[in-house]
Order: sequence, then structure tokens, then C-alpha cells
Amino acid sequence: MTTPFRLGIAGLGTVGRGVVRIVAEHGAEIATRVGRPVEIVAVSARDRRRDRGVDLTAFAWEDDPVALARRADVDCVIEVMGGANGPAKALVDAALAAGKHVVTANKALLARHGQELAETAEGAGVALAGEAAVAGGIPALKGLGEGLAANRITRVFGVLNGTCNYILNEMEARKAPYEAVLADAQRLGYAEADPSFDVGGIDAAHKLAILAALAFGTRVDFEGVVTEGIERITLADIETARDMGFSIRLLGLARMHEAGLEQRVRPCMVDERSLIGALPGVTNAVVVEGDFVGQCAFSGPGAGEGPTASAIMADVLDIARGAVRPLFGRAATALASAPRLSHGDEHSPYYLRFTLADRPGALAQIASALGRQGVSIHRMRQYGKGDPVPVVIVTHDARRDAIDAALAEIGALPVSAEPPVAIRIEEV
Ligand SMILES: NC(=O)C1=CN([C@@H]2O[C@H](COP(=O)(O)OP(=O)(O)OC[C@H]3O[C@@H](n4cnc5c(N)ncnc54)[C@H](O)[C@@H]3O)[C@@H](O)[C@H]2O)C=CC1
Ligand SMILES: N[C@@H](CC=O)C(=O)O
Ligand code: NA
Repeated sequence: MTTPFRLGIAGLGTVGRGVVRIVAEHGAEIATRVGRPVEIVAVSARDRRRDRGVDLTAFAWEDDPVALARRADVDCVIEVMGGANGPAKALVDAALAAGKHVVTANKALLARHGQELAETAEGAGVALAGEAAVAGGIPALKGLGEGLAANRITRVFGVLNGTCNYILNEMEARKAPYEAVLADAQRLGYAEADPSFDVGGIDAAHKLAILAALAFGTRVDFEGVVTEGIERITLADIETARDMGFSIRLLGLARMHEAGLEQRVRPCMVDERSLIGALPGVTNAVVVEGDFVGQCAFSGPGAGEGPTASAIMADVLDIARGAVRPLFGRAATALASAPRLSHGDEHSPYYLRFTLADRPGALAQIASALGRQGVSIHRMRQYGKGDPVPVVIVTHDARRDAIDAALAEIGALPVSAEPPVAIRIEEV
């Protein structure tokens, strides 16, 4: 009789439920692939009485997730509670200390504590795996860490937050305001418990920090990700972008320069016909450039019950087969510190939106502030005749620090009715 591989699941929300379903529906095939049964033995969540639409009667219940982590009959703990600190961190610490493998979907935890946790797991000879944490169902970590492992990576970028992609697409399709579409993303189980992590770019920054460590062999540096969300993007920006042949995407990008590691998450305008520009709904994409392979793109569902549970179980199957791989593709203690590229050194063409009082000379003040910072104008357009009136300017290639300085100056002018918005135009 083969020994089963026994799972304990902490968290029974969107993702935890999906894991229960996938084991129930595909248990027999999974056992054939792995060569032994994979079974859930215990679960933990906040409310034992709640009906979650899945049968939990065969599993032991633990009110305390840390107790679940310490159970002698659990080989692998699946952490799908969320949160960088608090119970999720306590659970993972306890599981690793007890010599259990850990599979987690928690990018906040890995971005903040992944370095230390990976060192602990590797020291204990157990797995710490997080495929579900980056780009949901897409095998991004596997693709980068295994499939492309022989390459020197030059750049990694992509759309890493499903909620934002969904919001940007739906705002345009339904001509709906941002708030209504965000409520749908929450109802569909895409958004984080605190959705400001999605729309503020923090969730994508968590994922980018993990990807960058894997890509460049550098220590996880979440604090070094320059982060800007989509909160100030309007339907008018989306429609203007479309008019110019662009889609607006929340793009995460990491690249190693001689001067340091560039890590940024920002709304960007990209060619609407590109892979990134055409991503529908909640779809994510991760594009990796390697020196020998060239460019490889992975795309697929980045959030939701099924895709995330699929990624969790991919890690579980690996571990059940005996494959215990380092989370960052090499020993965590071998990851190097990299200097951060100064954010002002970024450069590209920019789309700038100003909301100006309709007064003689208003445009001249904008143009001269841009000129003083050495920002050259490529196109300019005034929309409508209201007061205040939106004015859009597309620049030639410009340094980010010059754009920021010009915008600070313009935002303080009496003719500025709202703070200006800058969206980078990116080649993808
Ligand atoms: N929903 C999605 O599409 C994706 C989610 N993730 C990550 O997966 C994790 C879980 O996400 P969801 O399932 O969407 O969250 P959720 O909010 O639907 O479920 C969280 C579960 O954890 C339990 N929980 C939370 N705090 C607890 C505590 N202190 N003690 C005991 N139980 C506690 C809750 O009772 C609930 O059952 C998060 O780290 C999230 O970032 C990752 C990829 C995609
Ligand atoms: N909230 C996240 C969930 C997956 O990581 C997203 O929208 O991408
Ligand atoms: Na993934």
C-alpha cells in the first residue's frame, strides 16, 4: 500500500474552496500522476459553521491554523488565508519549524518575508512553493525558474493583476465607472481582501518583486518597486488611448541595468495589437527575455478559484513526487543584493492629461513648463469646450524626473483645476 501525501488547508475562501474541489474531482488522476494518493486530512478557517458549497465532512477541523501546521498527520500545509503578517506568517513559520512542506498563494507574505522563509525552508530541507502567488493559474515561476533556467534573463514584464485588467477592460466595454466594475471584480473572487492592494498596484508589486528575484538571482526587494495604481485612470483616458491605437495596462517590469535593478509597476499605454494590449478580462501575461531563448510569453487567467487552485495543486504534485526546489530558482542564501535604479532615470514618451481652466494663455503656461524641463511635445489635443477642459499632450522620449518636475510645477498653477496625470507609453 503506497503512503498517501497528506494535506492541511488553512483558509477556505475562494482559493481554499477551489483546492478542495480539484482534489475531490481529480483525485484519482492526481494519484496516477504522482504514484500515490494525495489526500486532504485537515482544514482551518474562521467560521466552522459556514456553508462553503464543498463537502468538508471527511476532514478534521482546526480553529487555530497554527495547530493545523503542527499536526503529525499533515505532510504539506496549504496557506490560502492571505496577509503578509499575522496568522498567515505564524502558520508558515510553525509549519516550516515542524518540518512540513508549505504551498502558498500569498504574494504579500512572499514579497515581504520570502527571503527569510525560503532560507528557513531550505535549511530544513522542505519545500516552500508559491506558483499560485504570481499570475494565478499561469505557470510563471515554473516557466522562468525551470524551463528558462539556463538563460541569463535580461527583462521580465507583464500584466500581473487580474482585477486591474478586468477593470480597465470592463470600464471601456460597459462605459461604466471604476467603482461599479471593481464591485464586480470583488464579487467574482478576483480582488484581494483589501482591493486597494489591486487598484493601487501593490499586489502587482508583490508579484514583480518575487519574479525579479527569480529572474535575476537578487534578494527580494519589494520596497524597491516603484509603484503606481490605476485609481486616477478615467474612461476618457482609456478612450483617448484607444483613439491613438493604445490600450492602458497596469504593467509590471523588471530589468537589470549596469546602474542597478529597475522594478516598476505603473499604468502604461501599449500597442493595442500587442499580446499585452489585447489581454481580455482577468487575463495575465508574463513575458520573459532570455539571452539564449529570446522572448517567451505566458498568458492565462491570473485570478479566480479554478486557476489559482490549479497552480496550488501543480506545486503539491511536484512535492508529492519528491521534487523540492528552491523558491527563487537557487539557494536563497545565494541571492545577491542589487542596487536600485533611480526612478528618475526611467525614460519613454508620455501621455499627459491636464484639466485646465479655459483661459487665454493656459496652454502656453503648460507648454513653457514642459519646455523648461526639456520635455518636447509630439502631439497636443483639447477635448470639448467645458470649463475646466481636459487637454492631452503626447511627449517625445522624456526622462521621468523631467516629467515629474514639470507636472509638479503645472499642478501648482492657478489654471490647473485637477492634478495632472502622466501615463508612460511603453514598447512591449
Ligand atoms: N482570489 C484569487 O484570485 C487569488 C488569491 N490569491 C491569494 O490567495 C490567498 C487567499 O485568497 P482568497 O481565497 O481570495 O481569500 P478569501 O478572503 O476568499 O479567503 C480567505 C480564507 O482565509 C480564512 N482566514 C483569513 N484569516 C484567517 C485567520 N486569521 N484565521 C483563520 N482563517 C482565516 C478566511 O476565513 C477565508 O476562509 C490570498 O493570499 C490571496 O492573495 C492568489 C492568487 C489569486
Ligand atoms: N487580486 C489578485 C488575485 C491574484 O493574484 C488579482 O486580481 O490578480
Ligand atoms: Na502562477
